[in-house]
Amino acid sequence: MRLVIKYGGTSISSAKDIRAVANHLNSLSKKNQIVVVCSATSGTTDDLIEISQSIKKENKSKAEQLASKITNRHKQLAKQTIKKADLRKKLLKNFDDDFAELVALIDGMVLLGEVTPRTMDYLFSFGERLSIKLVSMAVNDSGKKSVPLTGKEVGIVTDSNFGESKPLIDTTRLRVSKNVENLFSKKTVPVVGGFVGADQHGHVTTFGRGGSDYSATIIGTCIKADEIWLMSDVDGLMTADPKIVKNAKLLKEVSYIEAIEMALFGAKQIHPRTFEPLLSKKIPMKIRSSFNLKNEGTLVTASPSPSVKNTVKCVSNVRNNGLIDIQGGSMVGTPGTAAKIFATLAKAGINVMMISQNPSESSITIVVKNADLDKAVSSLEMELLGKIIKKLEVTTNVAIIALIGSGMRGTVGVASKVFGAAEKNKVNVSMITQGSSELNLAFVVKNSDTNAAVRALHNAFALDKIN
Ligand SMILES: Nc1ncnc2c1ncn2[C@@H]1O[C@H](COP(=O)(O)OP(=O)(O)O)[C@@H](O)[C@H]1O
Ligand SMILES: N[C@@H](CC(=O)OP(=O)(O)O)C(=O)O
Repeated sequence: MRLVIKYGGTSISSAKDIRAVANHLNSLSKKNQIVVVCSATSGTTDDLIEISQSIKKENKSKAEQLASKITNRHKQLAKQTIKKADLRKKLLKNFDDDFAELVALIDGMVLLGEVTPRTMDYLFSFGERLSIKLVSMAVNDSGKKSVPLTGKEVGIVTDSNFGESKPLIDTTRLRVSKNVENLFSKKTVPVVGGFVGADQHGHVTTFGRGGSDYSATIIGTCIKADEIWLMSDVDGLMTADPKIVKNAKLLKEVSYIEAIEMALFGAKQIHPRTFEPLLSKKIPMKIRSSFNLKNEGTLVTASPSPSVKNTVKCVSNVRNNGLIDIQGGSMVGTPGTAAKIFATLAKAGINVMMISQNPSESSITIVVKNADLDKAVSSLEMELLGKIIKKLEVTTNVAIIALIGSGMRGTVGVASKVFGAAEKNKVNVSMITQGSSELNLAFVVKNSDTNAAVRALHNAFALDKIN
């Protein structure tokens, strides 16, 4: 079988786990052709993001402190993971070159005061640059030939939309398939850095947070994989985040469309574009735990078997958003108002996560990420306040709670059950929307009510008894 296996940061963050991953890959590669995709080790991308924030605040010593933290963590992991002395020495030498470059990059960014999306992508790519060397060397250490390749080296070519790039799929397919076939012919396992590619000028780009999942499906379609596995620290997609709901159950099968909704609404932090490449190619995906290989995990396919037909399959949540209530008398019955609001937000590069319009048309409410809130409010204020908008009311720190499941389509009483459960648990619901596909029903609560809301709905829809 031809497999793409992606390891999230949670699967490769201790020497014991990396060695287990390497041994598993070694034994799987005896009967299969495998491309491995790795994320950065847990916390590394967060640290790199903090470095960029420290540089923005001109706090060079904090940035350098964080770079040392990353350096020490990886050196420690290398020393504990790689048993053969010559391989360990080679890896540590290789790391030293990367660390020297990281420090030089920080210096350069500080000197120029340049924290642009392009320099940030280059900075963030260090996490995967380090993790692939570690994992690939561990595979070598286990006795199997392997090479580390960055997204750029394997041939992922993207547009130049730094921070949220998209692949140029035909060029990517040509380059990735050529590089991978060449390694397959040499019985060598490629360990590819996820999350990262390069534009046509060779500048490093990223797909946005969680982007390694997307890298795995892009590569999977390029090499015509039979299956793609996403490995993390949970058994698969569950009926809710198991960190919130202790009796959350594993979903054995979901459709691509349901998985997309789950990704959009925060379940398992999957990159929302992950399933796009699979929709036409219909490659099955398994979402599995690298710590529990006996469990087959969740199978994601175009059409799961009809026996799995619960009304609701998952309650997911996305915290840390802002709600903007856009009010204005002249909005009533004025065609084009919504278009002007959304054009203004689009021009500012804001991704709107939820929209609802009051039936009296006197207000439109939107939800955006907390990080986008300032930009969203200031652009609306500058362009439209006093014209079509009379007043903006902003609520920070809200969470979106979403019920997901294709069985909700045409089912009566879902919304009343949601409100009943929320009321019983004293959770105040401030906005509710349902996608026209009826695949999801989403509402907004205070951040602090997230866990209570998720548990109440999991209970109300008896998701612990899902089959
Ligand atoms: N519905 C869900 N099913 C499974 N895991 C979920 C769900 N919602 C949230 N999670 C969380 O997602 C985490 C794994 O995602 P992520 O941090 O992206 O892993 P990785 O870094 O391994 O890719 C789990 O530890 C789990 O707490
Ligand atoms: N390292 C990147 C890409 C990624 O996908 O990570 P993970 O698979 O660990 O969520 C990030 O943290 O966003």
